[in-house]
Amino acid sequence: MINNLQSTTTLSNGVKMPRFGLGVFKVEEGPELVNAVKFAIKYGYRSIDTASIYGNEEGVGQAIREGIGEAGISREDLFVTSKVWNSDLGYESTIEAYETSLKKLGLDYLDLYLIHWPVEGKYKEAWRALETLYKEGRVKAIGVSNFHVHHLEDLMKDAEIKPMINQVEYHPRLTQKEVHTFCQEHGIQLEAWSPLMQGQLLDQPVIQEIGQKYMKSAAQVILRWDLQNGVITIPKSTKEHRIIENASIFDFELTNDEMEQLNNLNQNLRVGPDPDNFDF
Ligand SMILES: NC(=O)C1=CN([C@@H]2O[C@H](COP(=O)(O)OP(=O)(O)OC[C@H]3O[C@@H](n4cnc5c(N)ncnc54)[C@H](OP(=O)(O)O)[C@@H]3O)[C@@H](O)[C@H]2O)C=CC1
Repeated sequence: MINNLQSTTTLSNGVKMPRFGLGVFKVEEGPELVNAVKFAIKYGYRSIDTASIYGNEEGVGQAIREGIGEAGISREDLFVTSKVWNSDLGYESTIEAYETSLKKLGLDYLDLYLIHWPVEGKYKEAWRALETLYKEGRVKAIGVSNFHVHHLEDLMKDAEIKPMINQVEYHPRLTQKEVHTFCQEHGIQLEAWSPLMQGQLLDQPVIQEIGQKYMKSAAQVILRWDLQNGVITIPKSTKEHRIIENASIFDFELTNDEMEQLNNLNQNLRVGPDPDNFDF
């Protein structure tokens, strides 16, 4: 049942991951970051998505420590994700990157560690490192990000363990049908980044009209659509009122017809780079 903010989905290895969380891309270290993560925890979010390249793991860690203290919950109640950056892909270097992320976050394990981008010639060694970390029990789940079907197929040819997650750009303008279907067939959970298309979809008339019926904002309609499509979603906001708004999506249900209308907005349009064509 997707009936509350703490609803989880069970990954292929049995780990439960919240279907909804907070993203913190482009939020620099400082009070705005710490407050955003703390608001989120206070209002019931249980999943936080960061990455070493965001340069904010220390603040996220501080906010987690303070936030769980104030909310009276424990570390185990939270699901924390980070990602290994491109320049650290390699066996030893990925293990070192994991240790550095842990140190910065002040945590002794992550719930999920992802390969951030499928850098050709490098992601397989990095995957071996993630497998080691997983087998040693140092991380609860491992996965990838920005992997097309051909990247997944290539990785899985040599992998001992299948990725549990693929985190990709996903919103009504980019419904990722091919990779979504592939992931469903292989038990890989899809997770949406930039679910709100970084704010660019909020004036879209079809989305707004659906929202009016339920007295919901365009952002809430999109995030509900993610959940009903079985996709984990991690919208970013640093504003307290939007952190609350984005999570207030568990009291309405889109009809099949509305889901279809939203699916039909797809234009294969990206706000981020295509994983087949990036140079960082
Ligand atoms: N794996 C990867 O390669 C990537 C992963 N990600 C992850 O996905 C997360 C989400 O993606 P992100 O790119 O941040 O973009 P989102 O699609 O989540 O959009 C965030 C933007 O929308 C605004 N916003 C949020 N909620 C509302 C609302 N209810 N009404 C109006 N505006 C709103 C925010 O502004 P404000 O803060 O002012 O509210 C911000 O400008 C990231 O933070 C990151 O964790 C993102 C990119 C790449």
